[in-house]
Amino acid sequence: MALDIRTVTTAEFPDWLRAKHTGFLRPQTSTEEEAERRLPYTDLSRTQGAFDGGRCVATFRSFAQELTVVGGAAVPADAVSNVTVSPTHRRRGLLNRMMATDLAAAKERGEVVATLIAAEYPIYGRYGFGPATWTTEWEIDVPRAGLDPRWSGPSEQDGGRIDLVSGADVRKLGPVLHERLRARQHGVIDRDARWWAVNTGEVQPGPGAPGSEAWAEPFYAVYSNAAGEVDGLTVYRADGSWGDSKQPLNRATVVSQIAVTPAAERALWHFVCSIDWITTVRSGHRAPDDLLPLLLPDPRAARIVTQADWLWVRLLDVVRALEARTYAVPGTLTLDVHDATGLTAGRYRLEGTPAGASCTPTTAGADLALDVRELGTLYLGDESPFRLAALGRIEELTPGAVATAEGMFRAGRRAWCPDVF
Ligand SMILES: CC(=O)SCCNC(=O)CCNC(=O)[C@H](O)C(C)(C)COP(=O)(O)OP(=O)(O)OC[C@H]1O[C@@H](n2cnc3c(N)ncnc32)[C@H](O)[C@@H]1OP(=O)(O)O
Repeated sequence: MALDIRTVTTAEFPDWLRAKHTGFLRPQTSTEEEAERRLPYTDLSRTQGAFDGGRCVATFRSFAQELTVVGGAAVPADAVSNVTVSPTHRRRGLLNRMMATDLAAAKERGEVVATLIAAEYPIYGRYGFGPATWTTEWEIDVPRAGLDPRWSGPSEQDGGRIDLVSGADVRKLGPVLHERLRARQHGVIDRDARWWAVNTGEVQPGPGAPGSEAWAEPFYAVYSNAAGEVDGLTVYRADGSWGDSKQPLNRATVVSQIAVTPAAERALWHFVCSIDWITTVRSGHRAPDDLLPLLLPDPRAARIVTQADWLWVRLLDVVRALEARTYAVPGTLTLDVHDATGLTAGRYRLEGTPAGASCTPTTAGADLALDVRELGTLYLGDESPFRLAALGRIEELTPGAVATAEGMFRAGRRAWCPDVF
């Protein structure tokens, strides 16, 4: 019997949730209550299910997102999530079909890129997505780090201070701080009020959902600068490990940390690494060029425990995408973009400058040929055109064009997406 793929109705939503839990290897229970709780923030017109004899066997959902690009502008993105196919129906092309439907609809809506966080690396390149940001997690051996154990606040010279605050405080000050981060850090995605409610324990995600374990209130610490403005927020939890000889061996795990100035970044890391009893700090998922290791007198006390691709980007509108970002140095390039789906295939002339860019379709000869997947990888400045050319993934048609792309596309600080979705 042919498998029917369609957008899901309210009545089918509990079965869709059950199928999603199945695909993610969670207990395959879902309740009317869970469905009711999720419906207000689920756009059913963007929620696909595959049905076999009335039973949901595959899930796919997308939602509207904003992605900050190099230079600080945000582009409308089609955020893809909750992709599952039940083990009974895998490798029959269900993901192919759901992805094609979603990307075509996103392009029709005028979304500039599609984004996702890939469960496994090999899945999404075939659909034109490329890894565009990377993430690094460090573990700090605090006694070895060499920080002065006598103080944990910002220096007198800095003039700022650190205060512990409540979840309710974070729901007020967090969104303002995050908007400031969004305007300056490429790779950041928007957060809605629900994000802050869930991540401060005001709303429980419910059984079966990520983070559905019993809520444990974390510690929230904010850094305010000398003028009293909040420039940073760190959220951390600590465990209760003690050694046999009555020594504290506690580990602090940073759940999330955002800072909009280097002073805030410095002060918050120093604070977390100077809390009495804490001998190990897990940094959480940071940008690969986070200042953390170099803020320690002995950077070798920071051991990398995770280094992986994070946000994947798929361009849907090359002109608007390339015009939305800025370029490190002025340059002109004609790109021959290959796209098996036809969504973006074509030749584009890009004139980029540090202040902005123009991009127009052209029939002129190209300087570089590349797949849209590679353009997604280059888009946020977090990959080197030299490396992609060396790998044979960019073809240089005009001598020197790879060097021009290297100069234009790279950004000072690395891209960072602090969130998962
Ligand atoms: C953004 C997110 O939500 S990430 C979460 C992704 N979900 C998961 O990882 C949950 C567990 N896995 C699954 O549910 C499924 O295996 C899926 C969704 C990854 C793939 O669904 P399927 O319907 O089996 O994929 P489909 O049959 O359309 O395969 C399309 C192509 O991708 C390939 N492919 C699919 N999954 C994988 C994989 N995990 N690794 C490598 N290749 C894969 C298939 O081999 C096929 O290749 P081909 O066209 O060259 O033959």
